[in-house]
Formats: sequence, structure tokens, C-alpha cells
Amino acid sequence: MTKKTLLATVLGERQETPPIWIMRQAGRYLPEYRETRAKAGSFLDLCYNPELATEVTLQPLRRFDLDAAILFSDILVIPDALGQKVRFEQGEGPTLDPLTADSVDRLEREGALEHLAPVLETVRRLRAALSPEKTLIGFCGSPWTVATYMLNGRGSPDQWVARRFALEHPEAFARLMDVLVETSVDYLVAQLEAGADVVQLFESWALNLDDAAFATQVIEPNRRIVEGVRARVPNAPIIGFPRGAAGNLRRYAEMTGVNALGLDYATPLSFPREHLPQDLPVQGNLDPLRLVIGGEAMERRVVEIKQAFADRPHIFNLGHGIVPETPIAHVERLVNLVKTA
Ligand SMILES: Cc1c2[nH]c(c1CCC(=O)O)Cc1[nH]c(c(CCC(=O)O)c1C)Cc1[nH]c(c(CCC(=O)O)c1C)Cc1[nH]c(c(C)c1CCC(=O)O)C2
Repeated sequence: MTKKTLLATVLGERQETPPIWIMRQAGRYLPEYRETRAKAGSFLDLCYNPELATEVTLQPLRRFDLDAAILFSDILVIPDALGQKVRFEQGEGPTLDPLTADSVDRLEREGALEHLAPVLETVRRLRAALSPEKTLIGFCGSPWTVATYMLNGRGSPDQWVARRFALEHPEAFARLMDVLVETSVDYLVAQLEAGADVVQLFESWALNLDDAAFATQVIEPNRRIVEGVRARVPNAPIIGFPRGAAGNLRRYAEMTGVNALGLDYATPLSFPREHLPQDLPVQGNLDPLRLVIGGEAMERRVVEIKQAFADRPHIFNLGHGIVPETPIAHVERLVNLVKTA
């Protein structure tokens, strides 16, 4: 049997050479993505089109020797499936009609999974198309991160509206977390049943929270998702990526029970050695800006990251998503360096 090295690493096996994938590896830095994207209509039309979503998921693997494919979709398909319609206007981030304390109870859980059926069809097609040594990664947004968009109606640098809502309307906020936890569990279980090997929880806005808010808004919902998924898919392999968690990283890993911990690029390379269990797999954490610049700025750091995490299971990745201005040649060089240096 052919081994999936990335899956094995999530499960705790250290590799001589770290496996690699790149957050947002299918995207606008690839001309073939922009071409397929133009055919699809809106961005969400692309997410809900199994044929085109399968195609863009596979595009980066045709160019680079990556060890995993990540399902092409978005974290905001969840609010869209719950009846809070999401729009992606050209050249802007996502917009939604903001949720209020009253409208939380009007979210429609029933039928949410049916709405997501095309995404699950994409997972099945990917499973069939991928060669057996490639790991297929499914994902969802973590409830707090998804809630920041649902409550504010768009991205915001400090998540002010959502942080305020959580403290001012704790009961409505708890009901919102319940809906998101339950829907996310159903969605991730369905992805695993459709053929995903691993799922990642994207908690992109785990920053700006005091440790009490971090416990209720980040740790507890993520813990409930891990528990809920594993109740139906025993030992499901899960990567948690709490971006910006900083001093809360260790507690996040311990209390949620994720198999592997995604590190953002602000996490010091000494952090795992000083603060995390020796056997905990980590993922990360090159600054995407170094991939844009390339040359020494990138190459030295890649070697440092590999050395710093060489004593434990390590999945090489960026510390956040790849950006559209990234030169393709730099991605080629990165993958080469990770595999050989
Ligand atoms: C916060 C968040 C979102 N989406 C996601 C997050 C968490 C990760 C992170 O923090 O980056 C996750 C995401 N979004 C996308 C993927 C696909 C899988 C992958 O290749 O990693 C994944 C895993 C595609 C996408 N999602 C989006 C694009 C670009 C849209 C386009 O092609 O026009 C892609 C390829 C759009 C999107 N989607 C979102 C925003 C804020 C934006 C606009 C910003 C931007 O344009 O880059 C919400």
C-alpha cells in the first residue's frame, strides 16, 4: 500500500523530509485558476460547481510536488447554507447582511447539508482523481471566525462588532455557537465520509481575545467540533489552526484535542520546543511575504524552520495563506528546498 506521508504526520509520525502543502494553494497567483474562475460566474458559483472546483483543487498539484490537495471551497459556505446569503463582489472581500440578536434564531439548520451537497460531490471526485500517496484535506471555518463575518457583515481588522456582541448578548451568542458547531460537525463528518483524509479547522481570527473570551469563543467551540466529529468518525485526523493564538496556543492544543497544531508566522521557532509536548505534530510557518520576495529572505528561513521542527512530526506550510502577487517560480523553489535542503 502506498503511504500518505502527510496524513501519517498528522497522526504523529515524524518524517525524514517534512511533507508540504500551502494554505490557499489554489488561487489567484495561478493563471489557470484565474481562467477557470472567469468561467464560473461568481466565486460562490465556483465553490458550488463540482467540475470546476475539482479542476482548481488539482491545478497546484500539476505544477508542484505537493503532498496534499485541499478541497476548493470557502469557510463562508456555512452561513450561506444557513440562509444568510454571502456575496463576493469583484475586488472586494465577502459581504453578508449582518446578523442581529434576533435574527440568530432565524438561521435555517434544516437543509444546510443539502445546500452543501455540491461541495461533498467535489470531495468524492477529488478522492477518485488523486493518486493514493496524496492526502486530501477537507476543512471548515471555526465557529468564532465564521461568526465574525456573520455579525459584522464583512471582514474587519479588530473583530470589534463580534467581540462586543459576544460579551453583550451572551445567550444569543451561545445559540449562534451551537448552530455553527452542529452544522460544522455534520459538514466535516460528511467530508470525511466522502473521502477527505484529514480536516482542518480554520480559526483565522483567534487574535485580539483575552484568555476568558478565548476559552468560550475559541477553545470550547473547537473542542466541541473535535468531540462531535470523533463521536461519529472515531480517531478522525484533525488539524487546528488558531491564527494569532500566541500565549493561548498550548491550551488550545491541550483542550481541543486536535491531532496537529497549525502555527502562524508570528510564532517563534523556539515555541514548540519550549511549550508544546514533544510528540505534538506542528504545521507551518513561513511568512507568505518571504515567498513573495524569494531569494535569501526565503531560503534561509526555510532551512531554519526545517531545523527548528526537525525533532518532531512537522508539516511544512506557510503561516497564513499565499497571496496573489506570489511568483510561481518562488513556489517551485520553496517546494524543492523543503524536499531537498
Ligand atoms: C477567512 C477565510 C475566508 N476563507 C478562508 C478563510 C480562512 C483562511 C484565511 O484566513 O485565509 C478559507 C479558504 N478560502 C479558500 C480556500 C480554498 C482552499 C485552499 O486553496 O486553501 C480556503 C481554505 C479559497 C478562496 N477564498 C477567497 C478566494 C479569492 C476569491 C477569488 O478568486 O476571487 C479564494 C481562492 C475569497 C475570500 N474568502 C474569505 C475572504 C476574507 C476572502 C477574500 C479575500 C481574498 O480575496 O483573498 C473568507
